[in-house]
Amino acid sequence: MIAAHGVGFGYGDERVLADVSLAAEPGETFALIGPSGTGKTTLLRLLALFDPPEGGTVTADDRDVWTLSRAERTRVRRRVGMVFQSRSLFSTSVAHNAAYGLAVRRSWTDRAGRWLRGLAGEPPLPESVAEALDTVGLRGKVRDPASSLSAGEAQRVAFARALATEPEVLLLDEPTSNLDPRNTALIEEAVDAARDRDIAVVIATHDMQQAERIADRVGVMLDGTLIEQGPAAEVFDAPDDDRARAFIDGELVY
Ligand SMILES: Nc1ncnc2c1ncn2[C@@H]1O[C@H](COP(=O)(O)OP(=O)(O)OP(=O)(O)O)[C@@H](O)[C@H]1O
Repeated sequence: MIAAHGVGFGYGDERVLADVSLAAEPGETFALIGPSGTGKTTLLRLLALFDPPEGGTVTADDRDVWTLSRAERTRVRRRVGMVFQSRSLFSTSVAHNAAYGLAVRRSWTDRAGRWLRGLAGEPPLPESVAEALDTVGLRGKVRDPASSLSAGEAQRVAFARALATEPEVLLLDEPTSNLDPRNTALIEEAVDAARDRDIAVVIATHDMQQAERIADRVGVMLDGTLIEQGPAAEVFDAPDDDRARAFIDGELVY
C-alpha cells in the first residue's frame, strides 16, 4: 500500500537518504538492516508520512501522497501504525494507553474515545484493543498502571497501541532494542501475528538474527542507500553486493 520511489532526504546540509525505493507489501515482513546512523529511522519517517521526501515520491495505492489534500493524507496516515524505539506511555492504565491510538484516529466521540474520557463507564474494551493486548500477552494487565510495567511490557503496550488501530502498514523502529529474550520473543510473535493478518510490516533492526527469524524480505541499508534488497534467504545466503555481504558477515564495522 505504501511505497517509496527513489526518495532522498537530508537534515540541513547533511544528506541522509539517496534514491531509496521500498514497497511495503500486505502479509509480508520487510526487515531494514544496517549499521547505526545509516538512515533507517529517517526512511520509516518518510513511510509514516511525517516528512515529505526531498526527491522521489512516497505513494499510497499508487498515488503520490504529497499531492493529496491534507484531509486525504490524514486518511492515509490513519492506515499506518508506527512503534518507535523509545516507548512513551501515559501514566494511566495499560488499557487507556492501548486504546489511545484508536481513539485519536477514529474520533473522540466514538466508543473508544468516550471510554477514554471516562464517559462510557467501565469498559468492555473496544474489541481491537482487547485483541491487541491478547496478541502481546498483556490482557491480564489491562487495569494496571503503565508506570508499573517493565521496559519489555511497556514496549508490548506500545505495540498493542499501534495494532489496536488495525493498520494496513505497521512500521517498527528497533522495537526490541534493549529487551530481554522473552520480551523480544513476544514482540516477534506479535510481528508474525500482524503479518498473518495481512498487515504490511516494515521493521528497522540492528539484529541480524532477528531479521533472519522474522523477515520475508530484507533490505540492507548503508550510507542512506538500500544497497541490496530481496527475499530474506537470498539476501542472507548470497547477497550480490560486496558491502552487503561484508555487513552480513560482520566484517563491515562502523
Ligand atoms: N532530527 C534530526 N536532525 C538532524 N540530523 C538527524 C536527525 N535525525 C537523524 N539525523 C541524522 O541522520 C542520520 C541518519 O539517522 P537515522 O536515525 O535515520 O539512522 P538509523 O539508521 O535509524 O540509526 P539507528 O540505527 O542508530 O537508529 C544520522 O547521521 C543522524 O545523526
